[in-house]
Formats: sequence, C-alpha cells, structure tokens
Amino acid sequence: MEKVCVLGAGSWGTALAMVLAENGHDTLLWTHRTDQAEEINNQHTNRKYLPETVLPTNLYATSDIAKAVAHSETIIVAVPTKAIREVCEKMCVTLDKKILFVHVSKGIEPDTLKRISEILEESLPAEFVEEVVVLSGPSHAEEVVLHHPTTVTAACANIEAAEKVQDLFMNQYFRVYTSKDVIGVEIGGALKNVIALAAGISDGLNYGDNAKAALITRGLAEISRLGVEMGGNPFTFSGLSGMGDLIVTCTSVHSRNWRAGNLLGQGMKLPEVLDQMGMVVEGVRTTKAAYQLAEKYDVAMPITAELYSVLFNNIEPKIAVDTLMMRMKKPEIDDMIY
Ligand SMILES: NC(=O)C1=CN([C@@H]2O[C@H](COP(=O)(O)OP(=O)(O)OC[C@H]3O[C@@H](n4cnc5c(N)ncnc54)[C@H](OP(=O)(O)O)[C@@H]3O)[C@@H](O)[C@H]2O)C=CC1
Ligand SMILES: O=C(CO)COP(=O)(O)O
Repeated sequence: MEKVCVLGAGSWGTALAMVLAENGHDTLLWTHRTDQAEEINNQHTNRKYLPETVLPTNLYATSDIAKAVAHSETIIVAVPTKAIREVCEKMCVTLDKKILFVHVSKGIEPDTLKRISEILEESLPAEFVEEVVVLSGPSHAEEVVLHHPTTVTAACANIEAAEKVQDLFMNQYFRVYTSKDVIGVEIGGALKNVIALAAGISDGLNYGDNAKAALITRGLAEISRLGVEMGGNPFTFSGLSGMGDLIVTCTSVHSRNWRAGNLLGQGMKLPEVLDQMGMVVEGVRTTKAAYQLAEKYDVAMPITAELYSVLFNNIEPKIAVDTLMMRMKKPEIDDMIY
C-alpha cells in the first residue's frame, strides 16, 4: 500500500483518486475549495464534477496542500495546464523529501511552448523530484468511475518509474502500459484536444461521418508530423496516447473539447461556449500553443491553423472548412513522416 495524493478534485483527479483508493492505497485528494473537501469527506460525493458517483469511503479529501504533500510518497498532479505553475508554487514551500510525480494534464503552455513535464521539472526543486511520469490515454472520467474497461500509458525515460506508476494504478478495469517516450505521449495527449474541437465543429455544422473521419486521420498526420519533429517516437502516435485518445475525444459525448467544438459549429461564440462548459476545455489554449509550435518547427498543421483562425480571429467555421478543402492538391502519404 502506497501513500499517495491527487492534486485537483475535478472530474479526472477525482476518478483517479477513486482508482487508487479502490486499489487499497492510502489516498488523499487535495482541492483548493474547503466546501468541496467537506462534501467529499462527509457525503462521499463530488456533485459538481461527477454528479452520479458515490466515492469510496476510504478516499479522504483535504484543502490543506501541506498536509497532502506531507502524506505522500507519490503525487498525482491533475489540475488544468494553466493551473500547474500555481500549484507547483504552493507545493514548493512544503516539499522536504523525494517524491514521485505523476501528471495527467493534457496541454501545452502557450508562448513558453513547454510540455507539462517540462513545467514540473523547472518549477519543482530537483532534489525533491524522484521522477516525473506522464499518464495518458483514452480515458474519460465518467466511464472510469463506472469501472468500464480503460487503457492508458505511463511514460518516463526511466522505465522503472513508469512501471511503478503502472503497479499503482493497474487493476481489472484500468490497464496501464509503459513507454519511454515522454515527448510522444505528451504531444499526442495535448494535440488530440485541438483536433477534437475541430471534429466537434464539423458535427455542429452537420457535416457527417466522412468529414469527421477525415479530420481524425489528417489530424493524426499533423500531430505526428509535429511530434516527430519535436523528438517523439513515430509509433507512439498510433498508440493509446495518440490515435487511441484522438478517437475517443473526437467521438465521445463525454469530451469537453468535442462538446465545445459542437457548440461553436452551431454558431455560439467562444466566450459563451466556455461559460456554458463550466469545466476545462484544454484544446483552446493548446490550439494557440500548437499554432506557435508549427511555426517554430516549420511543420504544416493546416487543421490547427484553421482552428486558430476560428478561435482567435473570428473566422466563420464554414469558411475555415472551405479553406481546408481547397488547399493545394497533394499526395496523401508523401508529406507524412512515417
Ligand atoms: N476529465 C477527463 O476525463 C480527463 C481529463 N484529463 C486532463 O486532466 C486535467 C484536469 O481535467 P479535469 O479534471 O477534466 O478538469 P475539470 O474542469 O473537471 O476540473 C479541474 C479541477 O482543477 C481545479 N483547479 C483549477 N484551477 C486550479 C488552481 N489554480 N488551483 C487548484 N485547483 C484548481 C478546479 O477547481 P474549481 O472547481 O475551483 O474550478 C477543478 O477541481 C486536464 O488537463 C484534462 O485534459 C485527462 C484525462 C481524462
Ligand atoms: O482526455 C480526455 C479523454 O482521454 C478528456 O477529453 P476532454 O477534455 O475533451 O473531455
């Protein structure tokens, strides 16, 4: 039995804390809201994020981050990308021993263009970081809490650390594979949200299944092109954290990114969409980061570029689709890396 804490009591942090508690680990869930910690401890629910779910009685919550850190040998960071630095700052003042960090956030920071593991490594004192492992794959919280079979990948250059995370989480409904390809796993996990927004827009425009299949396939091509240029293993992009997560996020009604795209396709404006979602839609900020990365690495990412125009330059989604369809003609495979 390990002593673990999960930082962030949104849908994913809560679902993962449930997996860990159900696996018999001594699990603390940290939330920055006292009322939510009280609800979890007294009513065993987290109504805002998982309204139908009853949490295990051996799962405890705290709003005291010092207590959460002191409790833990392993810390799972499960807040949205834009909150990672703030949470690291809070953790820094309380760290006094080596800890294994696992992150599950799917984003890239705009402007710095850092992946989450890079942000953690630069924000936490090296002497207190055993390793940073990324856990990612096709895994909607809403299905994990129902114990529906789910598969993910734990990646770290140090494979023993990835195996430790595999052992922590693995059970009959939650199967964990390992990988050494941190870059590939992080890039696949972050960029599938961009394509899921586009797939949602396509569905909102009622463009049907041909269009969505095209977005998924050509989306994977541009994710792979960038990811390989950044140092990822080409095969990772056809794995769980690449194609697997791309499929689930572009096709599931649970996906926040797909749902947000769907509303955009129906004509709603971005601020109104984000207001209505009430949960993080990582793909919006990641579209900006991906657009910047495409420029930096000089990689063609036409879907990302059109989505960028829709989100940040007020281009009508229909016009963006027309632009994609009327790009210069070209072979399908020659421009792909693998
Ligand atoms: N949901 C899912 O199925 C999956 C999500 N992910 C990824 O996990 C990450 C978290 O997503 P998810 O759980 O869905 O997000 P949610 O929107 O469901 O929850 C986000 C949580 O983070 C908290 N939070 C936000 N900002 C801060 C902050 N500055 N300090 C402390 N806590 C903060 C929120 O608190 P508050 O309630 O106060 O806003 C909330 O509890 C994302 O990167 C997402 O892509 C990965 C796999 C599956
Ligand atoms: O990453 C996810 C599923 O694997 C969650 O995707 P959404 O944030 O779009 O819901």
